[in-house]
Amino acid sequence: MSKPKVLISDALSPAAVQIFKDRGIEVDFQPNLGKDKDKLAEIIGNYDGLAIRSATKATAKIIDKATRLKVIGRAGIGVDNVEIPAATAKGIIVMNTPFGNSITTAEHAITLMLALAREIPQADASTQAGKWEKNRFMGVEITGKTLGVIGCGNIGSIAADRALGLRMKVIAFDPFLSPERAKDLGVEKVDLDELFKRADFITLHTPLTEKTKNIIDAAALAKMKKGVRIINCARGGLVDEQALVDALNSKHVAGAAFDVFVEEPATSNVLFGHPNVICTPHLGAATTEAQENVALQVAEQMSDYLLNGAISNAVNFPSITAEEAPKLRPFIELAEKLGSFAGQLTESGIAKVQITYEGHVAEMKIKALTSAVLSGLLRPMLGDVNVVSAPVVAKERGMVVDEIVRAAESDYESLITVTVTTERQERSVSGTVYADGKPRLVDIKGIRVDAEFGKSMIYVTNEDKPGFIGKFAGLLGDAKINIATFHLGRTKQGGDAIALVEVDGAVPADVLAKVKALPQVKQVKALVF
Ligand SMILES: NC(=O)C1=CN([C@@H]2O[C@H](COP(=O)(O)OP(=O)(O)OC[C@H]3O[C@@H](n4cnc5c(N)ncnc54)[C@H](O)[C@@H]3O)[C@@H](O)[C@H]2O)C=CC1
Ligand SMILES: O=C(O)C(=O)COP(=O)(O)O
Repeated sequence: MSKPKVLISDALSPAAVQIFKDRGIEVDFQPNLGKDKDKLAEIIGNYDGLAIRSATKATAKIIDKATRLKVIGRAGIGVDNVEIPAATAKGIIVMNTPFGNSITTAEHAITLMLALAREIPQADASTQAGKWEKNRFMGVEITGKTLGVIGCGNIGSIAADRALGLRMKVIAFDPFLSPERAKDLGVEKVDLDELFKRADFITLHTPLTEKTKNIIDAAALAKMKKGVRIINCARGGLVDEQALVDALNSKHVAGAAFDVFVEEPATSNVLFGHPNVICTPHLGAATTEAQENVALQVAEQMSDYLLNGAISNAVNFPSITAEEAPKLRPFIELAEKLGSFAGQLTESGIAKVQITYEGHVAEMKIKALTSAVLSGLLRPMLGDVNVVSAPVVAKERGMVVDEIVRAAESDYESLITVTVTTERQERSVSGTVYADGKPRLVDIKGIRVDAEFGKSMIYVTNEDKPGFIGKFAGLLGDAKINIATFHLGRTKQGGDAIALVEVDGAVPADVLAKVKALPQVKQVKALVF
């Protein structure tokens, strides 16, 4: 296997480069490339991994050109610069580093709050201009004031903690904040209108979503206390910038400090130049400590995935630890092959897939295994599907996917059963993994077998009558097709029977047609794994 190749297209700490190299991964460090989308589109096809911050926009167009890309790693938190559905549809894992820069960003919010309270940037500019305007600047005290935190997740809760240390009263609006957590943090959970009504300072710490877009608009501003100060270190678009300018002009809002903007890079903005506005160029995460943290973490995570299949902090796939990955791998292979077996036999639309996990396997990462079943199932029909994209593709096609988890009921320590319901029939196939780590088929439509998945196989369903096996083997021999393994099973004497034969090389269509024409044969299929 050739070395995986990673492109770093944003200004990550060089610590990331070293990690990739130490792990045996080839790395191209082009810290300004992210800004040049044409160049990025031109070369992205050469890489297995893409490491970014916020300047690179991993759009559907770029992703479309990323023919061998397996993972996008965001050295930071927000992944709004990545088109996740496009990445998922192409089977690309998107991962971030959800904690590495939280403290630093919370500290930036607190810094901006204090800078607003005392007009530090304005006073600095005036003093250094030789004006000594001692009487122009009159600040407000922080102690005893109320800070309203909108979004009390990782960063919001650190900001709240720091504000409490400054002897502020902290109130928070976050629909997902439990009363217990609020109590632990020492904040008062309130609804949004109450926060607007009571806060002297408001700091935003939510992602930008349909729900949070313009969460502070003209109507919200009107509900706020006169003299409120607003800090946004989360995402541009949470605040309606023009409405804020109007409120600043009318002095309803006393000041605003913004690190993020609707359009970035923000080289012009309606907020710029207002005397009561402080701006920084998306510096929330910009400390040596945070940048080192996120760079190291993203490089480790991406290397783990590219080299061992371990997945952490993926936003579009369940996590699989480095310890779990080797144990899970043979079951992923089994799941994919069972799916593929069912998929290759299915000729009409699939309405429902039921996957039953029994025994040890029921305690593993079911979501990952189900994704593997679906990818195996869909690939024969749709081609370019993998474990990341399969669940979305299945959903788009209206397939019902049921998972059943239960204790071992069979002779096997672990058993996976895939039951596919089409418009015409229901078909079940079960498999296990033995101690040798190889996946085995153990049951097909209720008929017991014990077969490995060969590269090239012939599957026959027939009536259990004398004469079939000899004729079948004879036909293969005449066609110079060498039989590697031969498995038979039947429901009962004279009932339904199956033959599953591994052969060397592909099976020509005319040979299949001759097998099909044998009197006892009901169905015949060439399968490839
Ligand atoms: N300026 C910068 O350089 C940086 C900005 N960020 C941004 O900060 C934001 C917050 O990051 P984290 O705290 O790590 O995220 P998080 O996911 O830990 O917290 C976000 C919180 O927002 C809450 N939330 C979601 N919808 C809400 C709504 N409609 N109203 C109120 N609350 C809502 C969630 O329940 C959650 O508790 C993200 O947008 C991230 O991209 C993060 C790092 C650096
Ligand atoms: O981590 C985040 O969400 C950030 O916004 C930080 O962005 P950056 O890596 O500094 O471009």
